[in-house]
Amino acid sequence: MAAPAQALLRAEGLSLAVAGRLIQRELNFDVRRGEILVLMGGSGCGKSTLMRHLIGLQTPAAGRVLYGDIDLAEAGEEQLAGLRRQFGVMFQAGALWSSMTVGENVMLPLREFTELDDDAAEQLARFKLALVGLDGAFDESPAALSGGMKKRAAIARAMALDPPLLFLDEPSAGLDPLTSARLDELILNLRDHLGTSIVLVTHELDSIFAVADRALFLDAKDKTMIALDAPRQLLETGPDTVRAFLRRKERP
Ligand SMILES: Nc1ncnc2c1ncn2[C@@H]1O[C@H](COP(=O)(O)OP(=O)(O)OP(=O)(O)O)[C@@H](O)[C@H]1O
Repeated sequence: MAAPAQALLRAEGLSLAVAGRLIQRELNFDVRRGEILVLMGGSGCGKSTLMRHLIGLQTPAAGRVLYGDIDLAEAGEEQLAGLRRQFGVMFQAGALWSSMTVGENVMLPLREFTELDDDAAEQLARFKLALVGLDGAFDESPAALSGGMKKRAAIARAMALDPPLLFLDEPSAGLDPLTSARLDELILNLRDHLGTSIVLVTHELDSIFAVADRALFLDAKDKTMIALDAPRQLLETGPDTVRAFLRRKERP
């Protein structure tokens, strides 16, 4: 079945295996246009692995990932290249290339995927850096940036091609609460002002409640998703495991 019109992508009966070991099975969900979907669950439950499947870096053990009516695992090279322009990705390490300036890092996808000349690519990269609050950082070395600034620059790079869909794997990891809250604001801004749909892997309860329209809970014991709903709804009516996870500390 093709993904419904409002869905950007759909996971159908998706099973994930790593090194021959089944991590998750029978995942069924969609990512809707303009939503922020959080992937949550305990350490090692398979959040990053799921993200890698959603962007086609790993092939499902069973089931499929559909973008519209294109099955990621069956897409030809040309279709894949077209799809890859539709999403931006920030991996857990969020690594910028240290041998390049921040600006050159953001220009990388523009050089790889567009025909823009250097001047136009630079202008666009400066614009993206301004968008994440890093107006002055174009000529800096990544080493000169704070942890929060590095994450912002990595998001600017992921946004370089104006993707309608953005995947962010633990952008707040290692950041202090204030910096993490600023990153949440940025994520909400991208959605509210650019209409970007965002799939966000995070452990941070504050972030989950601040940004998620819906949160999908992967259970390590059951090896499948056990809840998908708005976080406040899950707090009220979710399964015990999910409520306990969300109640790790008092909510405002
Ligand atoms: N390259 C690998 N080789 C073997 N096992 C792996 C590999 N990568 C991940 N795993 C295992 O797969 C499972 C899922 O890992 P994954 O990183 O997706 O979980 P996660 O929910 O993102 O964890 P965390 O919250 O700690 O980042 C874990 O048990 C992990 O040990």
